[in-house]
Amino acid sequence: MPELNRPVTEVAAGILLDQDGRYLLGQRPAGKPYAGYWEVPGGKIEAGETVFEALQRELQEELGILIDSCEEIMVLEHDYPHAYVRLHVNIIRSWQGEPRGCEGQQLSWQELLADKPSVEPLLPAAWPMLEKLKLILN
Ligand SMILES: Nc1nc2c([nH]c(=O)n2[C@@H]2O[C@H](COP(=O)(O)OP(=O)(O)OP(=O)(O)O)[C@@H](O)[C@H]2O)c(=O)[nH]1
Repeated sequence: MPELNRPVTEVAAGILLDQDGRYLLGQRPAGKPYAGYWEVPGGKIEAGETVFEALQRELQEELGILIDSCEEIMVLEHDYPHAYVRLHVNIIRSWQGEPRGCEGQQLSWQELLADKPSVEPLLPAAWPMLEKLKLILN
């Protein structure tokens, strides 16, 4: 629970899963909090948007793809110095187009079966998402 009066930033995170058992991480661009850290693609949910709409918009902006659907796997909260965030974590299995770093960010496909990602550091709140992903897909 956030401390009294601390605003909650609602965020949608989309784990793209391909047919070879891989998921996608992106590196946060310069100028954002935690620049250089790796994360699951996504971003803040705007007023009036559903989680699906937010993911459609964010992944189009960040990766140049159009997602067809999403499945929520967990909601998790994390207290950062710059914000208290509530992350709506979704799996995305179907999309149009080939993901590319539209904001100049690096992308990296990761093996689901690997012990840990081959890139680092990861945003602190990305770790529980990956653990949950492994749990439900095993
Ligand atoms: N996309 C994403 N955000 C995450 C993850 N983990 C995590 O703690 N966050 C936090 O959720 C928030 C997402 O905000 P963002 O900065 O990516 O959103 P945005 O693209 O809408 O930002 P903008 O307002 O600067 O354009 C950040 O505070 C970020 O630290 C993650 O795995 N993916």
